[in-house]
Amino acid sequence: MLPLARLHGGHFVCAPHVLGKLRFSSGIRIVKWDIFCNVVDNFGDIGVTWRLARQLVAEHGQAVRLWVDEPAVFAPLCPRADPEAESQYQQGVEIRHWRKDWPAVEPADVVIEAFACQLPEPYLAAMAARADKPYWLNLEYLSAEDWVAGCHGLPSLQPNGLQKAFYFPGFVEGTGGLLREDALAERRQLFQADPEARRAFLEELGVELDAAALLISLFAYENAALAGWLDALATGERPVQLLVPVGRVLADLANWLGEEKLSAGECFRRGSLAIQILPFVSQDDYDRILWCCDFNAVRGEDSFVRAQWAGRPLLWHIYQQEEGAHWDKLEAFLALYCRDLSPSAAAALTEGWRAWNRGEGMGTAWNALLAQWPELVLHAERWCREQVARTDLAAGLVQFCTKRL
Ligand SMILES: Cc1cn([C@H]2C[C@H](O)[C@@H](COP(=O)(O)OP(=O)(O)O[C@H]3O[C@@H](C)[C@H](O)[C@@H](O)[C@H]3O)O2)c(=O)[nH]c1=O
Repeated sequence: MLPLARLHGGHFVCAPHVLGKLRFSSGIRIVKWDIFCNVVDNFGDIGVTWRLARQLVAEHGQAVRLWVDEPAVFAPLCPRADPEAESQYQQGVEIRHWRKDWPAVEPADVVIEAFACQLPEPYLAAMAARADKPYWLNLEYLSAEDWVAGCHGLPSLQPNGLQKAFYFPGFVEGTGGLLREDALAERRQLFQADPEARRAFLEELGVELDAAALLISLFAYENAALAGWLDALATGERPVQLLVPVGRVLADLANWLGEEKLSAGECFRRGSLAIQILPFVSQDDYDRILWCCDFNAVRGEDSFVRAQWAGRPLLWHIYQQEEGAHWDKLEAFLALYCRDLSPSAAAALTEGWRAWNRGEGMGTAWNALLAQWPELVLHAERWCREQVARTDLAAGLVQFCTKRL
């Protein structure tokens, strides 16, 4: 892909031949964005910022630099990336290694600190010194809690005289929406309506589909509830094919299988359950895995949203916070998601998610979920449609900033 913007003497310049090819949202001018990502752990921080950055470039014609302090964590999400590079273009986004030793760069028009990461002091000073002040935002974590809409967009005056606003993703009116690429729902539906595309994609991953089996993907943290769930799957009537990308849940899976270590490509069978370990794939291929499956166990933030865009029933392993703060988040989402479900389906789903996050009782909970299956399937598509009708996060963010610049 062509670089959409190059850094030239500290300034972004967009090559005219490239600009001509871009489809701009009407009335939106090109601005320069710096997005800062401090990888706290796992893949969510860079997963969200990388997705946002490439969408700002591809769909809104913005010039984006993404500063990431651990490029090695970025590389698995974007297999073409060079984890050693100080600076590189990927899909039109300039990826910069954010080192402690900060280079003198001109701040962009819009500066996003993701998840309240601390911007470098010299960069803050340069922001304050700019004649037209940059627009500064903190992109917050996703939550369905009620207070989010009240806090979304609130400005806060900073000690250096700059204004910072808080941008909250969310599921309801008054929040900043969810990351969703243009025509994602249509692309997903076309893929799901094409059994040959599904078969061919899975075959590329080395997966041979069992047409009679329920296909499930599993992306989770360490989870004591896994063994109970696997027991239920292995002894269930319906065959199940479980795809597990390499990651933190593998140790629990190995334990249950009685294996020392697991690696991508390995396959196992226990009763009705066939298990296959998958490699960690690019974000776009991971989407396709979710689209292929009948049920997706996901975690954190970004995969949780992507499973909703798959339009299939899901199971969320929430990122655990100190003092159990994540339980409020989990319950808030469940209340919203279950609003239009029958009481019995809502109870089964709620108990399944609670059991998974509590670390016990997943076998019984799974059988209760299966009893509500047809309704849960219909609901997942309906929920997805409802969310697709809302402005996506990148578009909302561009509108939010252009009003102020
Ligand atoms: C399994 C898989 C995932 N992915 C991507 C999808 C997502 O962008 C990313 C995973 O990110 P998440 O789903 O958010 O889960 P996560 O657990 O990796 O990330 C986070 O959760 C946040 C809530 C925390 O605050 C973060 O600090 C972080 O822990 O990895 C691939 O690209 N390929 C794969 O094969």
